[in-house]
Amino acid sequence: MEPRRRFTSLWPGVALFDLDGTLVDSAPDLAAAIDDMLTALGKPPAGQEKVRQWVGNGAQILVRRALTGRADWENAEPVDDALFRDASEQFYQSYDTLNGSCSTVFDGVETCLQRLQEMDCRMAVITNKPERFVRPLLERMGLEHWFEMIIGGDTLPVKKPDAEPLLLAMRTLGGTPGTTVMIGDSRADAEAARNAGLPAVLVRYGYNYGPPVDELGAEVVVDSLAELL
Ligand SMILES: O=C(O)COP(=O)(O)O
Ligand SMILES: [Mg+2]
Repeated sequence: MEPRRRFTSLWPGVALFDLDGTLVDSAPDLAAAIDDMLTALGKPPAGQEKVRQWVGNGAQILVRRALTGRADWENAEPVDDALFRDASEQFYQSYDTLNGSCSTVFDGVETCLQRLQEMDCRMAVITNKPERFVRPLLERMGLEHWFEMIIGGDTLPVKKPDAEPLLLAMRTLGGTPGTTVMIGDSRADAEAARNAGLPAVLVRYGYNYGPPVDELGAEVVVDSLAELL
């Protein structure tokens, strides 16, 4: 395997952060909302462990994964459109209420954000979470003040792993591919960074529905964002 670049060579002018599984452990609330939805539809609850494997591609795919019981929902029996609509509505309603109530900020996050800000790094959140849930969650976690820009999964016509949300935030915050880094937890983040021509830092503690994070080709993989310092 190629030696990883030293992170010191990556000290960024712009840092783009994934939200779920990177900054915030939001799985307890997502799982509770998914289980509310499944129960309302007369199905057995999925539980937090499964939901952790299903987060990262946005709410619609999370609902499809829950309805099929599979991360690879594309290979399951197609879900009926009316059922999908009802399930989505139920999930959005429950998550609107639950969002942030049992979520926590991962260890090392505040230290990292503080240090980056001291270095005049400009920061954005680039998440696949629907935009309406993003600011309330950041506010409930006391994190909103760090970020100059938020892009949710439905802010643009495309979301991660597409490069566009990353490139838009990079340009808006005055970064270039040489001064910008993407920090995330999943294959969507690694692929989005690659598609945007940016280096990726991945955390091992997040939600990863794909191959192990160490195998996703990121420049740096860490157990805590505090390690980046
Ligand atoms: O899938 C989601 O809703 C959250 O995704 P994120 O990991 O991009 O924040
Ligand atoms: Mg994530």
